Amino acid sequence: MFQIALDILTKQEAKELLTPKMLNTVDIVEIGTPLIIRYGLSIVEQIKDWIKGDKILFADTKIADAGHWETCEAISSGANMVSVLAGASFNTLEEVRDATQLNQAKMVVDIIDLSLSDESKIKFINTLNPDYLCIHLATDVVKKGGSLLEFSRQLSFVSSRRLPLMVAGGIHPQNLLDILKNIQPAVVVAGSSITKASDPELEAQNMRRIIDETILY
Ligand SMILES: O=C([C@H](O)CO)[C@H](O)[C@H](O)COP(=O)(O)O
Repeated sequence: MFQIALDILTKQEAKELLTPKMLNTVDIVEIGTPLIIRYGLSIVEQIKDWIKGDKILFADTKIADAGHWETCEAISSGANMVSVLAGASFNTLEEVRDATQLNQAKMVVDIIDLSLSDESKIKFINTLNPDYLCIHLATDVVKKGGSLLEFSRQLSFVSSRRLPLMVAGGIHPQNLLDILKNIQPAVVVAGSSITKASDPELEAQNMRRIIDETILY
């Protein structure tokens, strides 16, 4: 699947990006953490209202604590999918799992730059059986020239993975094929490569074509 991430934008810019063509090109609309920080969870409700379709809405909440409460808040704002940090406590991860299951929503565990060298943590995450494990290179690392592919090579669990993977962080048409071939993700996330492109619809369509032609998932 293909996901657009709406991050460091204004409400108006986010709205302008969500054209019918864009919505036909992507499977999931991510309301990024920066947008939630800027406008609160009410932005999820607004986007749900604008797009008026059955798109999956992913609130990138990056929950670190208060798992049940924060998950329920995001879901009641209209999100079908929420994220929790892999670095959160076992109890928090479990609360997010229970709250998403209870509400038929999806759970993403975001490892954001955590090596997960802690075997007991990765084993525990596997037992929770989240919908996706997100291999995520932080924006601040991407800015300094970091590579998602190199990062993923340091993660021993990628080859022995048991969970569907989501990939995020600096993905653009030029590195997409390598990422697809080497990681074989279930979900590809693209934020700034689309939102900052001179023609966002065309950029998204290019990436969609590469994904569809590769069909690894
Ligand atoms: O989740 C994200 C990041 O933590 C900022 O909130 C981004 O959506 C994700 O990293 C994708 O961003 P791009 O590198 O701009 O594609």
